[in-house]
Amino acid sequence: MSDPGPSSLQPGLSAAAARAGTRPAAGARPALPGPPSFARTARPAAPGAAAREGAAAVERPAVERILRGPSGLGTASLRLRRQEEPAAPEEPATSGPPAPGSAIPGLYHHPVPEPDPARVEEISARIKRWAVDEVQAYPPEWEDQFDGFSVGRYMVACHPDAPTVDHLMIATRLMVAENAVDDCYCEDHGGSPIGLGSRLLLAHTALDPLHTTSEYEPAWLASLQSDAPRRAYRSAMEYFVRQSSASQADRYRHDMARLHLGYLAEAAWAQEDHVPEVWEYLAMRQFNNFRPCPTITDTVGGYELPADLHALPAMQRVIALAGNATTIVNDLYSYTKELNSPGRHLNLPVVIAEREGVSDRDAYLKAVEVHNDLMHAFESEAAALAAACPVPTVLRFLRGVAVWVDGNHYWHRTNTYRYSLPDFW
Ligand SMILES: CC(C)=CCC/C(C)=C(\C)COP(=O)(O)OP(=O)(O)O
Ligand SMILES: [Mg+2]
Repeated sequence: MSDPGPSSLQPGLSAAAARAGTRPAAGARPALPGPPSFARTARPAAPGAAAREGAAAVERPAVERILRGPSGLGTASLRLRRQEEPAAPEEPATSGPPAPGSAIPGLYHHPVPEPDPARVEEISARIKRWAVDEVQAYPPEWEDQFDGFSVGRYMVACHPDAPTVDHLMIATRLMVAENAVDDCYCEDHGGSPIGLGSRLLLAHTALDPLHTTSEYEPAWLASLQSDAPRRAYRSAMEYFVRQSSASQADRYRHDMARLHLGYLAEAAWAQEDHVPEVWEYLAMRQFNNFRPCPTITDTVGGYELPADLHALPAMQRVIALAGNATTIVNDLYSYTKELNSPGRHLNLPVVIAEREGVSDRDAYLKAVEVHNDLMHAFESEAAALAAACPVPTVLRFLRGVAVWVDGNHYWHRTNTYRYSLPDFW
């Protein structure tokens, strides 16, 4: 069957591209009133600005340059690749477990430059002050685990285009808060599937506020200070909305609602000790997913992907594929950690082994292939979207998501405090 081409795959794309700036000012996006913000560097200030931005975007040399990304030593991971030029997967090691800090043999990925050590140091110090002094995110006995998580290195690797440390702190606080909820409500720091729905819903109101009567509001406000996950969500969100537009904040709330839905499906299966079919597991993991992290790449980068371009089906597919690849990376790197945790912890290799009746090794290797297929699909769909809709914010956003995917792999690979690989090679 012949390739129908990107535009026929993406209904509404050319109209949206036109709205984003390839038409004269009358059809361009109006400037929306936003919350007080600092350094939203690339947000169009006026309708005419969007039109000018779009006109520049259709110049082919600019499109080629953005798709190609920067050149020079250490910049390979910032490029948006096309499917016809994939990076070669690593050859499997001859035998024995890979050395600590190695990539999973055969895993399709792109190396990143070492994150800027000065930024890592500053973020690490600032995030600890926030966690300890502002939100009391963890008790003193968890300090080693907090340090071992290396969230500063994680976020600097994932957001190399953040204009300032303040922008990076937006992502770093949210990452700590998201993990506090996962650890304390769902997993091994006091979490349980029992009663999870109620805990998640009440915590979600720290992101998506309750609008109620004056009689009931004080009790709700007090609840937001009543445990570490809610204090962390509340504070991280306050910082985020100061820097994001209203639609970026709404995007984030929607992604977090998706995440909480995924946690609930995982918990329901855990309560019944049920192993879903592989496709069902993948559906749950599309929601219990890193998605809320790459989708703030524009806020952290100091610009905005307009809401109608974010909503395009083609963009939604690219985001979902990227989120799924990053999350299966977690399943693969955290496999031995989860095997050694109490009870049965579902991840893709475990579900494949159980449902398809294959050995643990074959299931793991099949999960690597699933990951690789997701990565290839992400990259080819992103390249098709970039070619069909060459608006600067779209191209920068797609590149930001791709760089987040690569930074996430880097962090999992190098986080030998948390993760180690099985002996399957
Ligand atoms: C940061 C964020 C939005 C996380 C949400 C989902 C999540 C916790 C993951 C995708 C990580 O998976 P998992 O719970 O298996 O984490 P570890 O393997 O324990 O690191
Ligand atoms: Mg895991």
